[in-house]
Amino acid sequence: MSENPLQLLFQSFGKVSECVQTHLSRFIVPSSSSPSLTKNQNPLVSLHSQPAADSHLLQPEVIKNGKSSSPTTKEELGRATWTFLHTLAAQYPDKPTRQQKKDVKELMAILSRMYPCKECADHFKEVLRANPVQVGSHDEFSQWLCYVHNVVNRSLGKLVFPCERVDARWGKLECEQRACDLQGISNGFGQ
Ligand SMILES: Cc1cc2nc3c(=O)[nH]c(=O)nc-3n(C[C@H](O)[C@H](O)[C@H](O)COP(=O)(O)OP(=O)(O)OC[C@H]3O[C@@H](n4cnc5c(N)ncnc54)[C@H](O)[C@@H]3O)c2cc1C
Repeated sequence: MSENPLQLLFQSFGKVSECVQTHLSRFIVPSSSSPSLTKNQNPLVSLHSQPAADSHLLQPEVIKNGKSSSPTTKEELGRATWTFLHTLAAQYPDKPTRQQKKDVKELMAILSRMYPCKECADHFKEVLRANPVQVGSHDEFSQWLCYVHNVVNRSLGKLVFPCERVDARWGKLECEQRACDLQGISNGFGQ
């Protein structure tokens, strides 16, 4: 008896799909060091596969069900951002140029618009409105930053930080052989 044409079509589609999967699987290597993956679960892309020709490229995170396996939390983002800002303040010069003052003001304004947590950005906008950024010197900026960080701390029910200890808590970026200096100049701000 002759076969149903639809059945033939499905069979062909099945073969093509199998073929594509086989070819794709050559490019997708299961991660040996990924404890959350069982034998039969192949990640879409492996982070830890053996070095390939393009191993100098940054490999993407392991993706499961189309989602990143480790989303960033609001707290992690906050800690990383405060670290960035307090380190920036630690390196801010005693006598900033006009451009440096302008840059810091703009950075804060941009942060209040583009910070990836909208609730935080909106709150920070209000904090900035009530406490305009002070950029006249290293001391001014680092004390201002400490103060506004404490405003955020208070709003979250956290302890406030003693701002007289801010220079002890936050130092300049440690960098061997002054490799982090801008244009080889000592304070990291091009001065
Ligand atoms: C601009 C901005 C706005 C934010 N707004 C919100 C918000 O509206 N809602 C929300 O849920 N989260 C917000 N966050 C995140 C929040 O501030 C914290 O980062 C997060 O809750 C993690 O807190 P943490 O206790 O680990 O310490 P963090 O507050 O992240 O502080 C990191 C470290 O900085 C030191 N530190 C603490 N206070 C000061 C200070 N005043 N001066 C100097 N150093 C200090 C401490 O050693 C502390 O361990 C915001 C973050 C930023 C950068």
